Amino acid sequence: MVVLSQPILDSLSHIKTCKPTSNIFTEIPVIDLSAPTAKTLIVEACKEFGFFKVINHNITMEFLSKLETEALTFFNSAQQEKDKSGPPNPFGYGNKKIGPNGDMGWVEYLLFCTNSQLINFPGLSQTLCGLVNEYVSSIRKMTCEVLEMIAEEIQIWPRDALSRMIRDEKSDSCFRLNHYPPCPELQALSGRNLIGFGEHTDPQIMSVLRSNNTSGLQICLKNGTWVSVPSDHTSFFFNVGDSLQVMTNGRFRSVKHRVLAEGLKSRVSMIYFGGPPLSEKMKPYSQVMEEGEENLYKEFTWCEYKKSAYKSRLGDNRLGLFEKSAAQ
Ligand SMILES: C=C1C[C@]23C[C@@]1(O)CC[C@H]2[C@@]12CC[C@H](O)[C@@](C)(C(=O)O1)[C@H]2[C@@H]3C(=O)O
Ligand SMILES: O=C(O)CCC(=O)C(=O)O
Ligand SMILES: [Fe+2]
Repeated sequence: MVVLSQPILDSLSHIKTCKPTSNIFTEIPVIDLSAPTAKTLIVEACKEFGFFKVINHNITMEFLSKLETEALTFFNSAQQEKDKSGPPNPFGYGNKKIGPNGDMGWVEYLLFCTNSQLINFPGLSQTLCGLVNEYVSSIRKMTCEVLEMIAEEIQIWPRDALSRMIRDEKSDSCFRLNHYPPCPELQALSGRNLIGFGEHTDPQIMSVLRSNNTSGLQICLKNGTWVSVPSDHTSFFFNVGDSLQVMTNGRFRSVKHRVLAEGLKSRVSMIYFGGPPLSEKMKPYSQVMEEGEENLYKEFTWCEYKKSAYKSRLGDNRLGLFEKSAAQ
């Protein structure tokens, strides 16, 4: 039997667990960005899963490894050093506490605001900050390309109708580095999985995730089944956020996802959340609507949505409050 020390027990007691599942997401849509079929496949994936994997993206492994190594240098430093970059407000270094409303996970992270120039925090090396800046610029560019393919395919015009929101210098986007330390003790004891990052949808337009070769990410399919996404450190995983669900009047699915902690390996992930400017109206594009089709949502700005999101718990149905059917 594994005997757990009191400090470990204390640090785990506020974190949720879940039943293990053995379902692997084998049908994951894989998009080769250079293929002529890419835009059609992306749109199909956004409708069916709200999730797809991108290959052939022109971002070198050398660069990705550099950022990962520099992130690990930060996460492996002494707790008191890391705490100099926290607590998150919401930006900065956070440990186990996710957001302002009591959510906890087996994760530590750095959350950055990416409007125009990235803002550095005390305690962060210039090297890490420089790499994050460079990474965000490349990922923003790739995200714009994908959003332009989507616009073409679903015939939203102009072609940059979606991409301009994240290219805008007022775009309210952010970037997150997550580190999930291994947790061998708990797995052996309970046979359940420890939650690294609890289930949620991302509020923005599109999120782009890259991780090392440690699994843990799961998505929820339309039928409510949780499936594990096999890790692939050479590729990017895109997920549709709430804003894009609204802008397509529910045609695209803002996918629920979560991360489970691993027993023996640490997971490092980096996620870019492409969001609109605060003043942007979140409403369906008229071009996607069929004749006579009703807007499923009330009209609201990203600023209103974000304020409401930050009052919610991670797993809440944040868009529910903005559905036409919801009470005033
Ligand atoms: C519990 C929370 C954390 C979060 C803000 C929120 O109140 C609800 C949304 C959460 C989320 C999920 C996706 C991203 O990781 C994130 C940065 C975001 O924009 O919305 C987080 C927020 C956070 O960690 O501050
Ligand atoms: O760390 C991951 O792999 C995903 C985390 C996530 O979903 C988030 O930060 O919103
Ligand atoms: Fe997420």
